[in-house]
Amino acid sequence: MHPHRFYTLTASCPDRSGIIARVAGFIAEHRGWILESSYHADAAVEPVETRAEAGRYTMRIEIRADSLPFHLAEFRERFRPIAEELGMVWKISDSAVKKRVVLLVSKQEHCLYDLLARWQSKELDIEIPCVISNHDTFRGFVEWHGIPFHHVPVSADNKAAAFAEITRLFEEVRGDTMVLARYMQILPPELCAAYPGQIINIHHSFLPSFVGARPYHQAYQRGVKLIGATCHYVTGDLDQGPIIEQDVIRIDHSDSVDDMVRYGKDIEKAVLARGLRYHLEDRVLIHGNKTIVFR
Ligand SMILES: Nc1nc2c(c(=O)[nH]1)N[C@@H](CN(C=O)c1ccc(C(=O)N[C@@H](CCC(=O)O)C(=O)O)cc1)CN2
Repeated sequence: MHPHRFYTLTASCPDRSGIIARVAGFIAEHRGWILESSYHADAAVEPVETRAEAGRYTMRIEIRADSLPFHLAEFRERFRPIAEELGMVWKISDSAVKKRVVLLVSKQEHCLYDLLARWQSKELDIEIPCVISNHDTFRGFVEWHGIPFHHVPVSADNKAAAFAEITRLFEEVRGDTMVLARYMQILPPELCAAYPGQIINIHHSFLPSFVGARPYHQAYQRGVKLIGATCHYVTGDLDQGPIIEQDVIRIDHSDSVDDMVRYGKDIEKAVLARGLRYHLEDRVLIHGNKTIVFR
């Protein structure tokens, strides 16, 4: 992370020659100072004449804010014609504006505790406007951190009302990102559709293996030699959303399910923290059901 305040431009467009020249030329024309830039072209697609046939070209550029003669709003106005010319889907964010991250948790403490510790130490430079849980277990711990805690019980006959309340709370606190920190309720499709690319889950398996509930029990029954964790965006298809980050750890025949759960917690915490940071730094671009992560 740079000491300077910077803007992050992320964009994707139909691939063609001259994209970088056009974008970097615009920045240079205004004496902008590029701190970091990353680019990715879809698998080699023959040069084509029409946009419809082209692969996607993806970029991420960090620009030192004080090197430009205008602020973000004017950057957007001046850049828009270039983006339209290139058929870009794009956004630009300001490193000085902290993301507002709402945490959701059920009964497992480890990911919640880990994220709160990283927040409290300022390793994660974010706002946590509230924590929401379907259990009251962690109220004291969360409120000790000076963070509002909302207990929203979920049962088979109140799901619609419960998730309407979660949506209301997320809007009320102007949330940017929702993190399911071992939150063990399946979000309704309409909630997932309302916030594409804004809800992150940590699944306690190396997806696509062992989707759904109790993946360590599934892994034990299968006799795997590696277990893992997957940080992914949440969609209406359970544990099928675009993968952001993964990791694995070796196990063997002598390990019980409890051993797997214990080893797995360390992996889950690390994978969620890395995946969340990539997301917060606008390093993750979703492309279909996959991601490009400019690490
Ligand atoms: N719409 C989505 N919701 C959630 C996703 C997702 O990908 N899409 N990921 C899960 C997390 N998860 C595993 O990581 C998971 C959580 C819960 C269940 C489940 O079967 N839950 C039961 C209730 C269990 C209980 O009450 O303890 C249920 O919701 O009926 C499976 C997988 C988070 N949500």
